[in-house]
Amino acid sequence: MEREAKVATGDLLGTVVAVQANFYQVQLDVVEAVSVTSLLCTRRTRLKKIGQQVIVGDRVVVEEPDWAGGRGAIADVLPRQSQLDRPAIANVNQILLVFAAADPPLEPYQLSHFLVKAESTHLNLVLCLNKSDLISTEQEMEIHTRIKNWGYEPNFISVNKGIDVDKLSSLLKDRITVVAGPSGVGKSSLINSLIPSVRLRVGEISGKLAKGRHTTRHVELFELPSGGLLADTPGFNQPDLDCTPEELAYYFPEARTRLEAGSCRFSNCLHRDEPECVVRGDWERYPHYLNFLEEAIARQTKLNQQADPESTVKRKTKSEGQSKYEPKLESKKYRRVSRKTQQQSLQELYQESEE
Ligand SMILES: Nc1nc2c(ncn2[C@@H]2O[C@H](COP(=O)(O)OP(=O)(O)OP(=O)(O)O)[C@@H](O)[C@H]2O)c(=O)[nH]1
Ligand SMILES: [Zn+2]
Repeated sequence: MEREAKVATGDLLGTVVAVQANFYQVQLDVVEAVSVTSLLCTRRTRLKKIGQQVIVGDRVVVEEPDWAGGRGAIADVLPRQSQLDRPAIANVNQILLVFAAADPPLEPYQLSHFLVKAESTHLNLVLCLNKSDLISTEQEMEIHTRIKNWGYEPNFISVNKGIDVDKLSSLLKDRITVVAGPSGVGKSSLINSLIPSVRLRVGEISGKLAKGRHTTRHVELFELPSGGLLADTPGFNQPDLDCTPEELAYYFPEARTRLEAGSCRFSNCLHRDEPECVVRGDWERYPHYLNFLEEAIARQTKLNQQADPESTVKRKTKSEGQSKYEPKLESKKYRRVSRKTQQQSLQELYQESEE
């Protein structure tokens, strides 16, 4: 259902920064009379009737502002530039992936997992390695070279020592950024340092960001002092890959450049043991690719079986007892995942995350 929101000059525009029950906190673009910067809004009945959802990050038209009471009503939602699910956030521009250079030690496989997940959103990616104070210059150079070879530019910072946090901050200006990364790397410390008014509790697993910290549903956008919004989303912190086997290679810059420079003999090449494959090779993360591929294939097989229980997708048991997927036998069926099944599994995920 495509709808064009009509924006007239003089309309009051803002961005939804938090949603709670049926209320929407809207940060206004322009500071209005009596220096009101945000309004607590309801959603117009008309929007409910047409099933127009309002999510965090949405650009909205606000009507009937009650400046004294700090209230208003959302009359319309502007078309979204992007949308992330679990948690739902509209108009995100980029993902800020935070890892620690040490303590916890940098785990390449875990980093790969997050990178692939981030790539699958097709958003811009900013990679930040915190706690640079804990490693030597040589170690930093080593990690830098290694990650550059993966196709990424790491930004080394130290929140505690205040090293290069400003540099990072300039990459976030005037954009909506989602922060992701494993536990203990200093995400809360970083957000606190970028936005002193937030004051997240550091080094504590529970109790952060009210109770919402552990429910993937809760998400709030924090305003950066120099412009831009930052979302801290727990939902992104245990990334479960959900891409198809065919997509996966495109989420590795190393494979992507190989596929841009040449092409594999088979158009449906999964870059394992197929002849004349341009992707297979001695790049560092190729084993990660193979592991994620197995996961993606297993997931796809499961989805296909749910879609069609009669499915005769064959699994061959290799001598070592590992089961190996055989795409050649059922290549058509293998691709055919019905929309309905995809929807169902999404629904299930939503329900799980809301329990
Ligand atoms: N040495 C050093 N320690 C840091 C730095 N930044 C944060 N830390 C410490 O790392 C620990 C974890 O920091 P948090 O900010 O709670 O990490 P987090 O990523 O929010 O962790 P979760 O809430 O579990 O997701 C705390 O003890 C911080 O003081 C840094 O630049 N250098
Ligand atoms: Zn190939």
